[in-house]
Amino acid sequence: MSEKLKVGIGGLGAIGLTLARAIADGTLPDLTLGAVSARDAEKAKGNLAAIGAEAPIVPLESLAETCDIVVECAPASVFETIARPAIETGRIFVPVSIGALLNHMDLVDRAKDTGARLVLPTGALIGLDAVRAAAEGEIESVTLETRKPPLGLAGAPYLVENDISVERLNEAKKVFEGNAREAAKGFPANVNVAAALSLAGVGPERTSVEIWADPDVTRNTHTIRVEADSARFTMTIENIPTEENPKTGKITALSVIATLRRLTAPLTAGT
Ligand SMILES: NC(=O)C1=CN([C@@H]2O[C@H](COP(=O)(O)OP(=O)(O)OC[C@H]3O[C@@H](n4cnc5c(N)ncnc54)[C@H](OP(=O)(O)O)[C@@H]3O)[C@@H](O)[C@H]2O)C=CC1
Ligand SMILES: O=C([O-])CC(=O)C(=O)O
Repeated sequence: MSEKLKVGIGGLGAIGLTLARAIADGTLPDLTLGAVSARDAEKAKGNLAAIGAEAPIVPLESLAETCDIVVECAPASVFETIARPAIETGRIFVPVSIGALLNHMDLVDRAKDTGARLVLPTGALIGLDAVRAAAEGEIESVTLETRKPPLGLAGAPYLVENDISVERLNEAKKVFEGNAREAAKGFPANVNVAAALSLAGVGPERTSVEIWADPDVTRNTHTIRVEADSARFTMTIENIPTEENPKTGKITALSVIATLRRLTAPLTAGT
């Protein structure tokens, strides 16, 4: 049997801790936990013990030293600290703060030289297999409509800068319309899905995004609409929030687990 690949997890919150549990309990039998990072090392120690996992707790920038796969599950503000060493060391890098990746696309060029690979999970979104397939032909338009409970959007830089209130809404309010690059900048903790969609399809400038603060939804709801020369499709996902971080849908960690499984699986389904 070949040796298990070591996974380093940067950020042990809603996504990272679920992934650590899946590795520790044998859900991903070809992988082992190599190292983890968190802001609060004592809390991380307790969390690892609670899920029966053992791994050194190291600074974010050290994950790539010992791990074959580095998974970024931390706030966008520390994205580069995790990403750059992983790319420079030629690792497989799996980011979830994909909005932040849009500001560091030079990493993709570096990966060509170092042999690193950036593998982006579908995360909280849907249908990136179909978008990738359509992008092999001609795509005319890609649109993402995101609806979130108003409190999930409160404090986003775009709302603060433009003095847009999402308090006490009685009906849905469109708070943003623009492209994926502008959306990722204005809503760094909210629309990683827009960035992922753009990288699977026609890029951040050509991907249109609408964000709605909607008091009638309890789930983060994303609809993608694609017009291409091969197909027209519309898909919607309604995400159940995690208990740990209501901004993050439960399916996100499962998407990361599925992404890691396919790295070593003898059979994979989907594009
Ligand atoms: N691609 C997608 O579809 C989605 C992406 N996301 C993105 O994924 C990322 C993680 O989300 P989520 O798991 O919900 O976040 P959480 O807030 O639940 O967890 C973040 C983790 O990062 C750790 N952390 C924070 N700062 C540092 C630091 N300076 N050094 C080391 N660790 C640090 C925290 O440590 P501590 O516990 O000690 O505070 C915590 O463990 C976010 O950027 C989010 O926007 C979320 C949903 C969907
Ligand atoms: O896009 C994001 O960053 C998070 C999100 O909307 C979700 O989990 O549904």
